[in-house]
Amino acid sequence: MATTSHLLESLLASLTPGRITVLVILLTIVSYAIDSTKKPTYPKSIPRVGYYGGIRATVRNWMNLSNYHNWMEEGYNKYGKHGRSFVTPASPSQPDEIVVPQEQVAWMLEQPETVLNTQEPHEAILFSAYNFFGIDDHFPIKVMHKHLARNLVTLLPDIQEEVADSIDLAFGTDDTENWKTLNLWEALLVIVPRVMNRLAVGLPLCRNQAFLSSQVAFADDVFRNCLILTLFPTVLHPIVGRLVTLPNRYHFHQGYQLLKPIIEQRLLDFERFESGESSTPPQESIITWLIRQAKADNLPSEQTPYMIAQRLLPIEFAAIHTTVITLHALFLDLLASPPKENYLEIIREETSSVLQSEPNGIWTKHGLARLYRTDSAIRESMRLSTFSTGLTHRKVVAKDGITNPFEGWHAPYGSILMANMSVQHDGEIFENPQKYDALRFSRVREEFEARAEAEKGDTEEALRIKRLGLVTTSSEHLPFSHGRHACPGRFFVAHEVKMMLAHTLQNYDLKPIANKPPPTWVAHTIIPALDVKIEVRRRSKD
Ligand code: HEM
Repeated sequence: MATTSHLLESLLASLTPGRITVLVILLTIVSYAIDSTKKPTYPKSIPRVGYYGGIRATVRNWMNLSNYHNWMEEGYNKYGKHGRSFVTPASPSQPDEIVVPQEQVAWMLEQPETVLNTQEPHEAILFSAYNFFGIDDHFPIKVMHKHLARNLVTLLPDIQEEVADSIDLAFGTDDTENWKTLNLWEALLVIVPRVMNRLAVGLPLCRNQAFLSSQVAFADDVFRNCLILTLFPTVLHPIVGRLVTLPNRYHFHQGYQLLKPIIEQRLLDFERFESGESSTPPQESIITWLIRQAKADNLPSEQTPYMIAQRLLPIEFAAIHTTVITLHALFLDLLASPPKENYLEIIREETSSVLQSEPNGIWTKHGLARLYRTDSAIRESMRLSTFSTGLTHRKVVAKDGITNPFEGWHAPYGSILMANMSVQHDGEIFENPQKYDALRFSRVREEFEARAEAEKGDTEEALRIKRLGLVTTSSEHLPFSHGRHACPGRFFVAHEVKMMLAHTLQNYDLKPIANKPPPTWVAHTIIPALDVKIEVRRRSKD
């Protein structure tokens, strides 16, 4: 006994801070080495960008975190453009990615989920096991695909009201004389979460600042944790993952206190309506759709306030920052365009003339669909200023892997395949690809629409032109991804962003800016220029 305690004492005494540091570094290296051996091995025949092989390559990749988007462009120009896949490096704990060329995107996205899976890479990228408390997001995703587009039309007046109210709050209404300087990112964080939550939870909670702050803080937690966890080897994830997601739990519970009575009321509304006690159907919102689907699928576990609140988390996460980043880039693209292009005035004119013809000044689906120029301005910004180099990841889950029928290579179980957004910058597809040409897509549509009916025909051209709209995804228009998992929120995004531009431009003047401040790239994703300020002035109604 005395010998054991003696040994322990001398062991503890030998643990100097320097030795502990060396031990931690060694353990980390060994853990990374173990992770690396678990990565799927790709055939040598697939070319690579970035650095490969051993610790030195890993360090060089880390030192080049701001260079990944250039590697993706390089890979696209060298290989993707010529019908070849290439490999791009990932962190030591994650599989490298096979980036397939544009002509193989349809093949990739058509594979059954039992061969190329969507959910697993999403969960791996987002570290859902920790960030979202380990519950899978299959059910809320199904609900969004099934209920959002079909219920959107009836919610348009609500969305319009919330857009107007939140923009007026963020930009101010009192002063029509002086310019007001605003931090664009912060202003959008006032607008977007409110509008999104009008859809998710309805009034009055969508205007409760404490609730909105908890949702935004949760989304920020997820982003930060993803970055941290990517830097740690898998073996440490169970410890680090639990520690770094403590703020997630705190922010979820903060929001839940406010959300719980609303969900309880909605459940009660369902009961009363179904029993005939009330003739008023429950107010439409994402909460309502979650309950409706849970009832249709006979899933009692999905009908508790706690579970419903948890189900909202991945939806809010998918919706808020994606839209804020997209709007941030859109405002900057528009404001930094040469004033002679007159884009703001063109969108102002189009939105006000169409709105005047809408019944009672309320946007309808048909009115919004007629905003060709506004639609084009948004799509063009998403083409040029995409916030990621690749948003369409699929994991090989077939036990025997998958063989690429075009190039012949075989990817084993666990491989990651993805599409390359660099196609959106290809000069052979988009003339002058680095220019923000707000009317790029509407020019062709308007020219086609102006033709006599007989000239339009049912040609391939007619089909191609129909596909130029913002929500029509393709292997050349990938910001919402493509195929059966393409973002179900895009119909809502298209409507809300058009309404936002309409309300802003009809009620505010915006000062042009000299240059568009570039974002910072971290691996495949941007961090927008968060400090950018814009100047706005309320338009006088006289
Ligand atoms: C500009 C804003 C947005 C962008 C750029 C965007 C983009 C995307 C992308 C790239 C995907 C991945 C699809 C894939 O892996 O193939 C996705 C998925 C998804 N998005 Fe969005 N999104 C936006 C806004 C929204 C909004 C507002 C909602 C909800 C109201 C939403 C709900 C979803 C859901 C539920 C999925 C999962 C779909 C699935 O796995 O089947 N998104 N989104």
